Amino acid sequence: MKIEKAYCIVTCPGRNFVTLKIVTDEGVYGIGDATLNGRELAVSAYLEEHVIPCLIGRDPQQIEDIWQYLAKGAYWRRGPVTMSAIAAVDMALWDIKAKIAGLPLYQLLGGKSRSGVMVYGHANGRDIPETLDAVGHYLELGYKAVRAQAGVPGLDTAYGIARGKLFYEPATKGLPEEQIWSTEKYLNFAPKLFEAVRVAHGPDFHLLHDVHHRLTPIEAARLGKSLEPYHLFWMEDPTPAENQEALKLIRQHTVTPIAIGEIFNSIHDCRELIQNQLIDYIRTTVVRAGGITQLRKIAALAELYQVRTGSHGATDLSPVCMGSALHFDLWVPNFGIQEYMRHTPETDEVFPHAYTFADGYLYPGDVPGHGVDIDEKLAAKYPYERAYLPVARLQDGTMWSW
Ligand SMILES: O=C(O)[C@@H](O)[C@@H](O)[C@H](O)[C@H](O)CO
Ligand SMILES: [Mg+2]
Repeated sequence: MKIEKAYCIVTCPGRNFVTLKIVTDEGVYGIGDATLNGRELAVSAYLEEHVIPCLIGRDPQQIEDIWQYLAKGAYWRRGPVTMSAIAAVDMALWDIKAKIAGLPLYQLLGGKSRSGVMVYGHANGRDIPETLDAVGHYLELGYKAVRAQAGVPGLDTAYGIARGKLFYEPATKGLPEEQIWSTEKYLNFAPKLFEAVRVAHGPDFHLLHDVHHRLTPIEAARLGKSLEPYHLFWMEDPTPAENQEALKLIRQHTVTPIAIGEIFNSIHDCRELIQNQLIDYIRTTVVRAGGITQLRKIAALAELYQVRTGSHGATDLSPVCMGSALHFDLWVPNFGIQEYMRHTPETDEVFPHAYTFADGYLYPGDVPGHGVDIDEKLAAKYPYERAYLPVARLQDGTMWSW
């Protein structure tokens, strides 16, 4: 069997997605997600210009060798563009291998370790009452875990606040939106939010929160400590994770569990945090971290240190990534939780998929492969539209981490 052709499909059914399709000489094909939010065309160009020509004629079943070839062969290692491109190839090849075997992908990985994949939804509101309603809505839908984010009094915008009820989308068309941030206002407000959530909805569900890289180490320590009474499942990205030493300081002060890694793209980014037990959950996901092939090495490393997985699953990770992640989640022994931000109906139509939601769990389905396809004719009706994530500044104009 040989790879006969491969190409990228760029589509914007409400937001941009880049999908790689690999077709074999025997007619079996696989697809992979290559979406990098706000930098989409860099990955499609990397694939079209530099990767696809090297794939033609190769045996699609040699997944590990192709991974090593692309990761080591470029000489220029790592980075979000490179690793998203490699991930797309890897996802498509696992899809092909599972289709040839006639098995759902999780069976090739080692079979089921659980009956379903626990997911968390995003409850957002402009203020505390709206956020409480949103948490209640998710609990009514059967969710066992909910992430809560609310607008901070005195700030016009805050990370994680939805424009629609179930479909939070941070990227906007045109140039990047500029948002204003105040750590002082946020730190005073956050404990009030979580107290209100626990008073209104009780202790019997997992509660999560994303700090989105906004704090300094000592501020993060203060936040973690102040949230301890509300028993968070995790506090995510408390500080920018380039400075991994910072986590030691945070750990000295708080037992609020920590999740990091949605922007990591290699096992080397995760290694120190895992080996030093500075995090509790590793957030790497299939498209960002080089595909299933590298993600399972990251998970195996994490397993040694009782660090569990909590894969990123925002709307910029396409249904193709979500489908692949769910097979991984169903198998991986040290599974923690899976983020699940629902895609819009337009996106779901472009990407028909076998996964289903019921009572707080996602199920990848049992069709051969990862169970997600792309309707190319429909995709062609939604041409690419430039869009960016916002940027953040402090009130005096200083650039900050968004
Ligand atoms: O935890 C999350 O879901 C977020 O951090 C994401 O919404 C993130 O901002 C986007 O995926 C960026 O593309
Ligand atoms: Mg996040």
